[in-house]
Amino acid sequence: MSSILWPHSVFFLPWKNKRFEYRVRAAVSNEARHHHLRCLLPVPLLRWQLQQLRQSKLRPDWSHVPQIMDPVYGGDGTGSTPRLSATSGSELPKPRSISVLIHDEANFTHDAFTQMVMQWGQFLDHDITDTPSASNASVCCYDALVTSSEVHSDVTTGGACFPIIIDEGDRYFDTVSTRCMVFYRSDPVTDSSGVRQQYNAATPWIDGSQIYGTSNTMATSLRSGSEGKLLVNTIGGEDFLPEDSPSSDSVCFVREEGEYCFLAGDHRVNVFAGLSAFHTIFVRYHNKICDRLLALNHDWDDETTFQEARRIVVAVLQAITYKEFMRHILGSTVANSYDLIVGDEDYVYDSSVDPTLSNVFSTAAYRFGHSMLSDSLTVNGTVTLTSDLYMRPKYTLNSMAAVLDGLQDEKLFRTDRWYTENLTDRMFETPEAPQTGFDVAARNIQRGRDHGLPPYNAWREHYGLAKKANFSEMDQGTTRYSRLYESVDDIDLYSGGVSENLVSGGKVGELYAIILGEQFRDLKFGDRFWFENTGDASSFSTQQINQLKRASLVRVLCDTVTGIESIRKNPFKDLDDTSNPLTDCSDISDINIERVWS
Ligand code: HEM
Repeated sequence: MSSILWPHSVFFLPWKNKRFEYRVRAAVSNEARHHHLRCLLPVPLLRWQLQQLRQSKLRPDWSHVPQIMDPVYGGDGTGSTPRLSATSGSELPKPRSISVLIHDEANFTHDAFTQMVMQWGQFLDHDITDTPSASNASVCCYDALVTSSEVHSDVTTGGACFPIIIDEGDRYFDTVSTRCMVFYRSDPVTDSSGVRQQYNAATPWIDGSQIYGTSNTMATSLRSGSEGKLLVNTIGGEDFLPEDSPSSDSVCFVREEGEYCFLAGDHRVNVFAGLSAFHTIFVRYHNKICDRLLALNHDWDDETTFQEARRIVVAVLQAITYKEFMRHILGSTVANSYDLIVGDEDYVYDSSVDPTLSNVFSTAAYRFGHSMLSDSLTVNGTVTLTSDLYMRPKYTLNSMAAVLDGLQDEKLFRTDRWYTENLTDRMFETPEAPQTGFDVAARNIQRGRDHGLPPYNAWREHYGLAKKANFSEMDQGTTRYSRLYESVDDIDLYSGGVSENLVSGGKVGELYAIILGEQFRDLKFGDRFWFENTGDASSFSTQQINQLKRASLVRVLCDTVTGIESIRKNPFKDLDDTSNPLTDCSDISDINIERVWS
């Protein structure tokens, strides 16, 4: 019989048992805080200690995610009240109204690119960002919020509830009971001036935390304890992610015999079939690397093999991100201007660089990826709506190769103001509870107000870009903004940012290109464990670095997906007989572990 897993510790069904909410693990946060204190270890550190430290994912500054511009909150400005008002003092338009009017459905594509770009983007996101929500004690949605325009008492008192109210006559959420979307503010920390800030529960570096977890406890629970390998569940001779404990905070919809929620280093592993598939291939990849290392080094114990395989996998993640993904999202010109492309130049680690993620990066700019998500994937010849691919492990368990094929065959949706309704009406909706899903565009706008992000024009000015003088200067025909906002200076950053025309060869506009470029530069040059860094106790040898630079997503797919014989050379790009032909896996270059790891 079909069932839905609703672990109470994770999902609230706070209002008529209908809506749920992402919850985040306080336990991880506490453990990470603890590790932060423990990082005051005597120096010098041994190589294994360095590895342990990296394993524990210490943040350089746990206190809060830096705000590049000071937050702009309502009320007394300390953040108890989110940003609610326009410059004139009147109420800002409702995020759902902005979503419906500006981020309506239209399917433009980046013809040369595939959904693999979107999927790598989300997989990477879960390595570097995880902003916890505040826990909630009160009911967030009740009818009077909709029928009498009451305001939830939490909204002005710093409480968790900041519900998204939906106008009467909405195109989809059309009953009183569906016109309030539960939204919890991010878990606050207060800075030294008494102002509300937010924090990142993941470590910012590209260090595979979505695969290995953000704490030693988590990492241990994911390990098999033998040969350095990660736990897998072997079904019909194939390895899949292990099952999560029902008491944990991950969630998925289980409807078929044999379907179960996955356990991975990141609790969001189940949200999308393509994402679960990526988690699975990287666990398989780690275990394959263990086999290859052990074949050369018979005396290595579990710990040594695990740490070395993990180092290689993290290096592969970094190499793919900076050799392949970065130029696709920023275009070669912008990517080169921030020194983001992994190439022949020498890498120099800069200890003065703070790699902590900025608030504006995770709360707005890097969410550009939502706009690239398509409305469907073809899985085993069947066009499957994106809304059916949320939270359904069965696609990975039964058809992982087909899901990955779907990601390669489906064109990338263009980053622009248009969103598929699979994202704005039906994200995480279940057949059992229609009209109770997420509108992720509205949530991104509401999240920006929760964090007090200054509006779009203020950011343009901050980065030296010309402010939009009036609504007619907004890109993509978005004079529509004038129907909602009183002034162009009030436009929310998230919305304005995704509505910009794209930089040459990239998937973001000029404002987001700067925010992403700066952040990815800091993630690279502020990482002491960056795979190209030399001269440190934990560094790879030059020969090893040269091998690691040969890593590619296509090689990982060849090594981990059962039955692949030929594959397009660059899975991020469309099939092209001349520039991106189908190629035999045996012709795809590999890291020569055998030559340089013995
Ligand atoms: C199937 C695909 C995806 C789903 C279902 C999804 C869903 C979500 C949801 C529900 C949130 C929380 C919104 C909130 O309440 O604030 C979120 C946050 C976020 N998403 Fe996505 N997303 C997807 C793909 C992507 C992609 C492709 C990217 C970037 C390339 C991305 C970047 C982000 C970022 C940066 C955040 C904020 C994370 C944090 O700070 O915790 N997402 N996403």
